[in-house]
Amino acid sequence: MTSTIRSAAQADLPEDLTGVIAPETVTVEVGPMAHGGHCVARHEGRVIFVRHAIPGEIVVAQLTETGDKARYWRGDVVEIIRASEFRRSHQWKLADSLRAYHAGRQPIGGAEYGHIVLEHQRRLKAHVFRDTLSRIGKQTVEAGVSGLESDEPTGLHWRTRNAFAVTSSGRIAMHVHRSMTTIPVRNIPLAVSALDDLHLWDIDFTGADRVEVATPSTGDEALIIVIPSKDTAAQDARLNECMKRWKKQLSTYPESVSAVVALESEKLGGPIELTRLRGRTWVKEVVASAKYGSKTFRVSGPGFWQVHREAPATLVDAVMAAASPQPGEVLADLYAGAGLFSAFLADAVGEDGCVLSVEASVGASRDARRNLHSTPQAYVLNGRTDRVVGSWINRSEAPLNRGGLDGRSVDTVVLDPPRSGAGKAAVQRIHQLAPTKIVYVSCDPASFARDTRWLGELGWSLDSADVYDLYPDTHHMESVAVFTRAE
Ligand SMILES: C[S@@+](CC[C@H](N)C(=O)[O-])C[C@H]1O[C@@H](n2cnc3c(N)ncnc32)[C@H](O)[C@@H]1O
Repeated sequence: MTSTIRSAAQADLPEDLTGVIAPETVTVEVGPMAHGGHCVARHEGRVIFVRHAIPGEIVVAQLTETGDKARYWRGDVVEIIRASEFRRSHQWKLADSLRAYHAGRQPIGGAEYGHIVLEHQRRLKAHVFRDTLSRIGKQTVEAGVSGLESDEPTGLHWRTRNAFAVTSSGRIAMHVHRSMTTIPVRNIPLAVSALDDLHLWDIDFTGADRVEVATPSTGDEALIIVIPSKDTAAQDARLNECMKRWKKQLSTYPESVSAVVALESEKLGGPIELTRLRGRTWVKEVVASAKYGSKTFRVSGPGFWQVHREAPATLVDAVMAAASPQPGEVLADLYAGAGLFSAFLADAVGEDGCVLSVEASVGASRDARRNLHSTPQAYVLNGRTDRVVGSWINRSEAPLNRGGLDGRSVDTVVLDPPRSGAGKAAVQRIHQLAPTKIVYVSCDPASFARDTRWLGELGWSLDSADVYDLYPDTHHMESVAVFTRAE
């Protein structure tokens, strides 16, 4: 493994780079891809996490985080000495480390695989998934990664949900990786084209902390969600003045574009107050599964929805195949959001069965009640998973609307927690519920591996895990795994 250290000047970087970023570079041969989107390299016995590289390459990396006491250093590739055969020109100029550093700035985060051909991105994701699961989860699985045909070959134009920081001059921006530095953006190649059509970079969002945009896969509407900064939110007069300005600027959009101001509650699941600037406070999403039919969902404000335009149907198909729900069964859909999986599961269990749809967010639970209105066998329970499941265990004979199970037992648990995973308390509760099968949907291999280890310690074995590339050009991935109780 090669490894030398030199200054920015030696690396032929522009003069003005000195002082903007740490002046030192290292030349290293990079090793395997790790969870988080960086390759692991070593320099004089120290581990350096190098972003924008491909395993096997020799690169010059600009050090971005160093320190004698730091466990790891971090760096971005600024020059390629020996390129991988899987390298291509980066799909997004602002996220391209090579072009960014040569222009005297750092790349924005969020498309750290954009320089790798799609097929190899998937090989790397399969490696990361298997490696993380074996190191943290103590499990060996044969997981490959399947991608969507419509993403070939670029991996662009799939995001229906996008979030932006706001610069001090009010322009939409994205953050540099692990930094508060913001870089204004003008077009977003990962997003569906409806986002660029809005030309949001022309709007002055001064007074806002974040702007989120939902551009549903149907392509015929959009919802702009403006989140005021804490300062703005704390002063009524300032908030009113900002809302007036935002409303005026947004008034030129076609009627199909809605906009709201969202005031966040401090606590998880606390209500988010939505004030309408124009149009509706929600969008319509249509999920069409070739096998399980088509359903329409309402998703309010910043409520969770799978971000890839084809993710909802892909995951519904995967969850239905994994859970294999039968008429009359009782299923728990934990971390259920607006009821995506619950709706399809409810059709399958029929009126003699029951789906318990558990979600912590008040707004998402409200949407789920509307979305599941036509399937009375689906019950929406608003609360934290560990508490709701704990109540089922302690008061199993109580009626469903009083926190019990009406004397029934749960056949299958489906869970789809946020990136942080389910955690020990929820895993223990799910185990105590004693279902015959657990279907675990995850967007983070590390928290999934940790929960897998705990499930393993409680006697559950991992039967299968399928990985889906629903976030091309980024390091993220989605997995659907099935656990059954070991004999
Ligand atoms: C990854 S999303 C999955 C939503 C849904 N399955 C879907 O595919 O649309 C995770 C959901 O869990 C909710 N959530 C977060 N922490 C929770 C908790 N402790 N208990 C229940 N729900 C929680 C979030 O509000 C979010 O809606």
